[in-house]
Amino acid sequence: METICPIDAQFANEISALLKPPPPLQVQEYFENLISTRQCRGIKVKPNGEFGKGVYAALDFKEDELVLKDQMLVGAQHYSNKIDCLVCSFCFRFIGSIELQIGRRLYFQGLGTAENHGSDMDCCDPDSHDEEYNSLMEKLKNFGEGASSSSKEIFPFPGEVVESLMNGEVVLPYSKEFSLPPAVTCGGGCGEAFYCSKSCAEADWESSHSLLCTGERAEPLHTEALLKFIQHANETNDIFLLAAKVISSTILRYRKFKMTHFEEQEKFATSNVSDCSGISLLLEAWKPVSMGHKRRWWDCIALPDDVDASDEAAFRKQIRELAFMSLQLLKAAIFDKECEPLFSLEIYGHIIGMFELNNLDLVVESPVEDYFLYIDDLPYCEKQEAEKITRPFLDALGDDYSVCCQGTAFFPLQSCMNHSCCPNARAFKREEDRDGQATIIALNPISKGEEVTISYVDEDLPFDERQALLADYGFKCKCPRCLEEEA
Ligand SMILES: C[S@@+](CC[C@H](N)C(=O)[O-])C[C@H]1O[C@@H](n2cnc3c(N)ncnc32)[C@H](O)[C@@H]1O
Repeated sequence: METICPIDAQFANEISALLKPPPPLQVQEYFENLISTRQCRGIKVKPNGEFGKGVYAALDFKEDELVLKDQMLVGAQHYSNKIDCLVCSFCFRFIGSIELQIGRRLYFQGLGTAENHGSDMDCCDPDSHDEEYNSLMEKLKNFGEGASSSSKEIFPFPGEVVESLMNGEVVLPYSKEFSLPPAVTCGGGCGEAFYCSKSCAEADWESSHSLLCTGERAEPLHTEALLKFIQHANETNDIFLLAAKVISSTILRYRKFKMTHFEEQEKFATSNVSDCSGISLLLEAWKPVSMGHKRRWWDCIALPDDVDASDEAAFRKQIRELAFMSLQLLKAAIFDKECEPLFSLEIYGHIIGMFELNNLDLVVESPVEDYFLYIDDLPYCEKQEAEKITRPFLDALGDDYSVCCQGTAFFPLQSCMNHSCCPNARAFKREEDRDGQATIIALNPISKGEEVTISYVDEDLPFDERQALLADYGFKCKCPRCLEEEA
């Protein structure tokens, strides 16, 4: 028997109002406003004529020219990637220092646990600090000299070396060339979220983290429930964490609108300011999410290869049950009576489906990779000297030295771009794009009025393979190349 979500039935009208596609004029106005706040004056969002809306060039673009830099609505680093990279939880810039990034990585690799003398150090005594520092550097050099340059062996570093990297006592050669913003901890005290600045910490707190923080500023009951929700998401699908961010940010926007509304009412001593019913405020708060293309998760998710077609119904039911389980855990943690429709399975399923259909990767290149490439490019003598220190770290990191920040995000403008197997633009991070914003570059000249398209998959693949991959996005491609190849 199928699980029934009571909120679905109780708030059927409100839910259908939230899921109704917004009228074209509202869509146009919303995106015009958004474009005016972005580095992308040369584009327009308008109906594509065939499949919903699309992005169009409002002026000519040259090859390689920047078409769009898009700020995410919500995003999250993959759980498994958190041990690889320490990034700002709001803008996804790398933070701390090169030493901290390397030290953390080695620590998590378990190399730092073999021998932990860190507590023996007297960090307050400058002389003892100098001595410790010199002896650490000596040890590092010995490591370096002991290792053949072709060796890919993983070195078990003493805990003190890893700890000294993380606490800033060891400074690696030339790392100053790659300085990173110091890590700012979350004011809520969760120890989970870190930021590149106070302003990012505040923006995240205001946008969703104040409801999702597990620190001491959260209520004990709420913290326990939240930890259960997070654990379930980490064990099953971290897309649930993004859905939680969407719901939290909608609730917080709703509360803000309500406050502003009451302030206006008081100021003008009238009740005739604007429509203030709960649903109209909720619709306003939901507006950024209402613009995203979405379907129910369990309806649009592609059938995995290892599931037989005869088991499709059971598979989709299982996915629905999983979402329901996650929703109950989230509800126990952050429920808000005034925003109850947001806790319906119908809305939860559509939010997750929005990520599934728009599946936008969040990627930020690693400065650690740049750092080792820089060392490798040094003139011979400087390189030899630097590598005495850096080589053991590089060998210990192995191929992981270049792991970038990876996650999923929803970019409101990029997600309006339709797919083409012969695209005229592509997502491409330039040297200066070192945060979580999406960057779209023209692949070839794009004329004013032309639709800007990107490829969601590797367009060099043969027709059948492209279609199979695009099935994950829930559609059959109707781009000119596919129509021609299919004929
Ligand atoms: C990321 S959205 C793109 C924006 C979308 N058209 C809208 O109205 O918001 C992806 C969806 O657009 C449609 N779409 C995009 N490119 C397409 C293509 N080449 N052929 C058919 N449908 C496409 C599909 O419905 C797909 O699930």
